[in-house]
Parts: sequence; structure tokens; C-alpha cells
Amino acid sequence: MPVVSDISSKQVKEGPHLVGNFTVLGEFKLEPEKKVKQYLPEWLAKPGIIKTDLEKTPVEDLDMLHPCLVEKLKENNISHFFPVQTSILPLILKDCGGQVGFSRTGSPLRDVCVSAPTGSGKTLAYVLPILHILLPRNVCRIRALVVLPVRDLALQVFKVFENYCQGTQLKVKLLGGQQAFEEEQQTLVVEKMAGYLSLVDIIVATPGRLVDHINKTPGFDLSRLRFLVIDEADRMMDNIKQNWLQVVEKHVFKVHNPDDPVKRLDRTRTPEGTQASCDGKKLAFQKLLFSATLSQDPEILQQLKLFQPQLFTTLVSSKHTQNKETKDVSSKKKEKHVKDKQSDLEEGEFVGKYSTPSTLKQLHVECKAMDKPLIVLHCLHNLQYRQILCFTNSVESTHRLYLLIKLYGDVEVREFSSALTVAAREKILQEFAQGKVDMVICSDAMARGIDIDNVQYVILYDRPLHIQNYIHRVGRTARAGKTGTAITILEKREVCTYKAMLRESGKDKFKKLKIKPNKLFSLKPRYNDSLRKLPMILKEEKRGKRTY
Ligand SMILES: Nc1ncnc2c1ncn2[C@@H]1O[C@H](COP(=O)(O)OP(=O)(O)OP(=O)(O)O)[C@@H](O)[C@H]1O
Repeated sequence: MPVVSDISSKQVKEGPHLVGNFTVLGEFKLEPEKKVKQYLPEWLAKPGIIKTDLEKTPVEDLDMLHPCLVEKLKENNISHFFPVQTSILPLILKDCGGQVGFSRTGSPLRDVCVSAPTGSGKTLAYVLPILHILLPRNVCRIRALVVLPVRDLALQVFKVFENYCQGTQLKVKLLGGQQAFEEEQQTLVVEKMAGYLSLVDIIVATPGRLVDHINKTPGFDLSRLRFLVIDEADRMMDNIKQNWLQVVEKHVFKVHNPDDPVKRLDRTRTPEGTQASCDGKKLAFQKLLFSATLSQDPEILQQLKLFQPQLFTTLVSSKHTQNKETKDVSSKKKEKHVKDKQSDLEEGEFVGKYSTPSTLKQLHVECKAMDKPLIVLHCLHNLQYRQILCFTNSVESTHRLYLLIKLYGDVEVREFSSALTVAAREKILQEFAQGKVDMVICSDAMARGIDIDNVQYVILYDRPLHIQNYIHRVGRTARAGKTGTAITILEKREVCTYKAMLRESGKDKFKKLKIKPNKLFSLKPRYNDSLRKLPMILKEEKRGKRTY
């Protein structure tokens, strides 16, 4: 009779094994869980790198660019291109064949995706090549369409186009709902004996208004569209569910099923009697996508139906942060260094997903929830910070904080919300840029893309829930190579999540804004007074008796 040993007193053997005549199932050592690597398509996994460490290029050096645009740049005090412009401008220009509607070779053009930090100059990276290519056009037709998620952003981009179109024959139009729909229709198309004529070359629009015009404006023709720019592309992908892109493509390709790849490439209806119709050239069409937080989800990107896309991005992963690492590398070695870094990248790693400007200082401060307003007051009254944008997570939180700061007094503070008219919002931004307003408090209405001069500080009063929100909020400062500081106010329990979130943007060192307790203490009497008054004001506002 075999003796079954006392297994509890011995070492546990791994896997099934024999003990005498018995098979003991044994135990299994738990292996550490292996991280599943995401498989990324080649174009996402191996992007083109925007080299941020290279010498700046003077605007005259890009001899491909039309002299009138170079002049305009100089008028606007732009003497050198930013890296994203140095990389993207020649890329788009090299494919233009001199004829407005066609590529150089006549074959379809690859779509371009750009992921670069906030304030790095992405707008001019598409405005300039589009204008350059459209400048020699003979007939006015809609040839460029720029789609943005919200009206304020559309207005901002429209102003840039308008500025650079001045003195040229090109006409740009904003479809943002400032005008009545019928009025807008009249400024887009005119009916003549020979048919409809477009009155605009370039349209800047939000998706809703654009689809309305496509569906309801007779003669609104996208069949000659050369460029479709999707700015804030990751945000726009959320809107894709509204089908705006499907509607646009249906009109660009004039096919019933824009998903049919053969039909899409068959955009061959060249105008009769032109040089191109003899060459058999195809009408060119190119999508240009821009964002500071471009999605890396291939499934989401799939919805954009990109044609042989190419991605360009700045290098930000902590392991590959070139800014730091290339500091001491001589300029000759720099290019090689960037190439090496690119080939070093782990397979499937997407490098350009989330990046913050290198001129941005990022701090956080820990406090109790009830002390959060005191931290803001400390920044304003003790540290004398000015030109502050302060972000909260809700309209209620914005309003409450606004009232508290206002009741405390001695600073000019404004509340910015989507409930305000476009004109009122513009006025606040103007006053802020002129230094007449010390602090603007807002929820995410202002987080994306808005380019305000002179934002020195961004305070994140509530912790943003996603890294994308963080990147866009802090990106309102440290723009165009200027310095800026972002301060995130955190409760103790939020610190870990905050650090984990920032690691996604390649950050592994965290700095605290240190505040001596007595500094907050000195603010308390007046603050408590404001707190006491607050419920009454909120009550009166509710009854409609008072607006503060
Ligand atoms: N080459 C340049 N030289 C100086 N200033 C520039 C240059 N290019 C752009 N700018 C300025 O930099 C600021 C930021 O540019 P822009 O708004 O295009 O940034 P962005 O990359 O689109 O940012 P975001 O991702 O936040 O939308 C603008 O005020 C713009 O006028």
C-alpha cells in the first residue's frame, strides 16, 4: 500500500505528478499577467517624426510657397516656421501639380494625419498650403472644406484664412450660424442662366450647419473639393456617428455608396476640354487631419476612410523624449539620433498620442476639497498671478467658484460658458487678451483649440477625467513657444490617478506647488465671509431676482 505523504508539510509541486500510484493534480504557479500588445497598422506604428530640435526655418527659405503668402507671414510678424509647419507644408505642396484640381502625377493623393502639441502652429500648417494651391484657380468653386467641432473654433480658423486671403481672389466663408440660414445660402451660391455658380472657394464650418447646406442649399456643390480638413480630429470622430462625413463624401464622390472603394477612386470626371481631360488625370482629393490628441484606435480611424494615410507626430514617449536627450548631441548627429530613436520604438507603440509643449511647467497642489477655492485665491492674492484660465468640470462648479472669487473682491474675474452669446464670449476673450480681466473661469467650452494671447497660468480646479481633457486644458498656455504654467488642484485621493494619467503623456517627474499653511490661513476670514453670502445670492439668482 503506497503511503500518501503529508503534502501540506512539503513543498507544493507544480502541475500533475505521481505520488506512488496516485496522480496528484498539483498546483500551478501564477505567471505574472502578460500585457497584450496592441497591433497597430504600419502607418500608426511607424509615423513620420516632426523634428522639434532642428534649427528654425526662415519663411523665405521655403521657396515653394507663393511670395504673397510669404509677405503676409512677415506682415503678421512670422519670420520662421514652427517644426510642424516645416514638416507638413512641403509635404502637401510637393504633390501639387500647378493645376488647382489635380495632383502632380495625376494619381490619388495620400491622406495626412498630424498629431502635434497644443499651440505648435497646426492651423497655419494647413492654411498656407491650401491657399498656395488654390491661388491660381480660374473658376470659383468650393475646393477646401475645413470642419471643426464648435463655432468658436470655426470662427478662429476662419479669421486666419480671411487674414491670409486678403488681397487675393480667394473667397472664404464661415458657416457657423451667425447669419440666418437663408442669408447664408445667398452668400454661398448664385443661380445664373448657365446654372449655379459658387461664390466661395473655402468653407470653414461645424458639421451640423454644413450638412444643412449640403441638403438644403441648391447648387451647393462639393464635386470639385480638393481638401477636406478635419481639425481637432479626435473630437470630430465622436461626431462621425452623426454621419456628417458620409454626407460629405457622398457629395464629393457623387456616389450612392461612399464606402465602395472602387467608386471612390473613380473620381475621374475631369472637366471637358481642359489639359487634364486630355492627360486622363484624376481630380485630386485629400483629407488632412490635425489634433493634439489624435486617437490611435485603428477602428475609430477606420471610420474616416483614409486613403493610404501617413501620420506625422512629435516624439514624446518618456523613454524617447528627444528634447531632453538631444540637448548635448551636436547638430550633425541630431538627425541620425531622431532616426535611431524612431527605429528604437517598440513595435506597436504609438509615440505621438499625447504631448505637451516643452515650454509648459506642470505643477500640482494637494488640499482638502473644501480648501480648493482658497488655493485659487492664494494664486490671485498671495502669488499675484494674473492672466489665468481656470477650468472646472461643470457649469455649476464654474458659477460657484466665479461667485466666490467675485465676492472676495479685488480682481477682475469672468465666467465663460456656452450659455453666453458668441459676441459676449468674444468680448471676454478680448478683454482677457488686453489684460483687463485677471481670470476667466470656464468648463470645457474653452478647452480645445482656442488660441488666446497671453495666458500665463492655467488652473485645473477640478481634476480632468481623461488625459485628452488635461492636454487640451493645459494647452491654452505655453503656446507658440512661449512659457506657461499649469497647476492642477487635487484632493489627496486623486493624486495617484493624476500621476497615472500624466504618465500617458510621457511624464514621469511630478512637481508640487508648495504652499505654507499660514498663507491660506490669512485668506480665511474674508473667504468665510464670501462663503456666508453665497447661498443667498444663489437663492436670489434662482428666483430670477438677481444676476451677479
Ligand atoms: N511660425 C510661427 N511663428 C510665430 N507664431 C506662430 C507661428 N505659427 C503659428 N503661430 C502662432 O501660434 C499660435 C498657436 O497656433 P495654432 O492655434 O495654430 O496652434 P495649434 O497647434 O492649432 O494648437 P491647438 O492644438 O491648441 O489647436 C497662434 O497664435 C499662431 O498665430
